[in-house]
Amino acid sequence: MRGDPVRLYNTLTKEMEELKLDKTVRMYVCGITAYDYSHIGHARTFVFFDVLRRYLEYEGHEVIYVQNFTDVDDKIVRRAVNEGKTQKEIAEKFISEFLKDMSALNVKMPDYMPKVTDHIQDIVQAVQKLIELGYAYEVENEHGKDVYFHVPAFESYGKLSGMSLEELNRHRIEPNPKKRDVKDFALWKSAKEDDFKAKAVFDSPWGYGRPGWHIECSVMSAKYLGVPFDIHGGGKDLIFPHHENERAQSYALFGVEPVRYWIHCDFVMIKGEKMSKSLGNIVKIRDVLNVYGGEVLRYFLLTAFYRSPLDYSEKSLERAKNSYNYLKNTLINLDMEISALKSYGEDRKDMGFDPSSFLKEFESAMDIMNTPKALAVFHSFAKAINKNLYDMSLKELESCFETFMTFSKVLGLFENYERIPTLPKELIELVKEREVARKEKDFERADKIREKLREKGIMLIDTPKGTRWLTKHF
Ligand SMILES: Nc1ncnc2c1ncn2[C@@H]1O[C@H](COP(=O)(O)OP(=O)(O)OP(=O)(O)O)[C@@H](O)[C@H]1O
Ligand SMILES: [Zn+2]
Repeated sequence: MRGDPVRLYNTLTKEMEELKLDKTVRMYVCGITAYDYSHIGHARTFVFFDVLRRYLEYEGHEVIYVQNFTDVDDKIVRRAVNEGKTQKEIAEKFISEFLKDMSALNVKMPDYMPKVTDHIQDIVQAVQKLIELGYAYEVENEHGKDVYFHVPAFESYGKLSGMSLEELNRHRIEPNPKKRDVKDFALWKSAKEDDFKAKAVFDSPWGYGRPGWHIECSVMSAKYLGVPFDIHGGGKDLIFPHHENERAQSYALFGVEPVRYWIHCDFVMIKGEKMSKSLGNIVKIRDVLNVYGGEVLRYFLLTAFYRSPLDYSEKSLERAKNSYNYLKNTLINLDMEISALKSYGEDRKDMGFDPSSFLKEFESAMDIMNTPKALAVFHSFAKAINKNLYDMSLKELESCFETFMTFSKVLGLFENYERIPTLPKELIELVKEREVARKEKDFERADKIREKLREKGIMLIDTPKGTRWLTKHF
């Protein structure tokens, strides 16, 4: 593996830890509940883990990345019933919208994106096993049977969230007098009228019903990654109860600490509050994409350290846009200079510019996933490129380009960048002819040549150092 190991804060041990990883890294990140368009809070979490994945790959690891879809749950059922649709119709629509958003944000597709409804049998078996092992029990009600996980049966419950027994007892999420302990949570819920209406019911040894939220992640992470696996991620709102419960279930099922590193990302905030559907203060990814495009939004999401909140405002997005554009213009200037030198068959002497010190600084920022620091290094690098653009040799310019693209690839920026082509001899002759025409103030001839090249998709740019060009897609 290349370079120093990544060091991240592990929510389980409450310490910064050096990640001890084999070549293959197994990573699971909790995905969306598919009942609405996703907002930029969701985007932050998924962009962050995408960058972590990319950096681990850059370091030479192979990452197996699993991200689930919660495609059956209370909120999905409620929306389906309100709209006279099925749970499947609602979930499928918002899954497909989510995938469009992720693609616009350059988020690489996870290797597996399992849905709950495709794993009902696996879930039923896990719930049965938890009952057999004495960690879970059935409760009869007027609809059939529910199954609960009995929290006091799992000794180290509370370790992940660091909550005391007293705090945990106050958090009674599902009040039910038939529960043996207030902390017990549902593994299987018997079907109610709305579930039938939304076709969100599945047959099981406990009658028709559907899984509770937490069990899906225990089951699907184990199925695709095995237990234990390396990294489990999500937004920090998932630490309790979701991840606490998931850890309890998985530990109970497999008898080992199921996850080595629990990594959590802080929130996107808006006017001092968490951006969240329930608070009604969301900004949809879609709406920002329409105005700024995916890469500017992605850039914005990387401007804060992942363990700090990120404040959303129009102003901060504008700032991100300007910084992003500075990098983009640098990339274009650099590439223009390379293609010009190559096309003219010119070169310059090495001036002694070496991007490796920037690369080192970038890596040391990324070793703790300090993306704002990495962006700052990227900017200093861009500034140095602009300063030395007309003095660097072709070899130096090309090595800058390579380093620029390395940073971009890790951060997931400039993904669709197309190189500026070198021009064939006959076009270079035309460019030179135009330069002569301009010198002789034959502007008509100069404009004709410009037009001729424009028809070929080549836009000429006059710089103090001579003519350069861009291709049409800019
Ligand atoms: N404001 C936010 N900032 C960062 N991450 C967030 C934010 N809101 C949600 N997430 C994360 O996005 C992922 C998907 O969340 P999920 O679909 O469960 O959200 P939700 O509960 O439906 O939405 P909301 O939190 O808006 O009510 C989770 O990992 C969650 O922690
Ligand atoms: Zn989960």
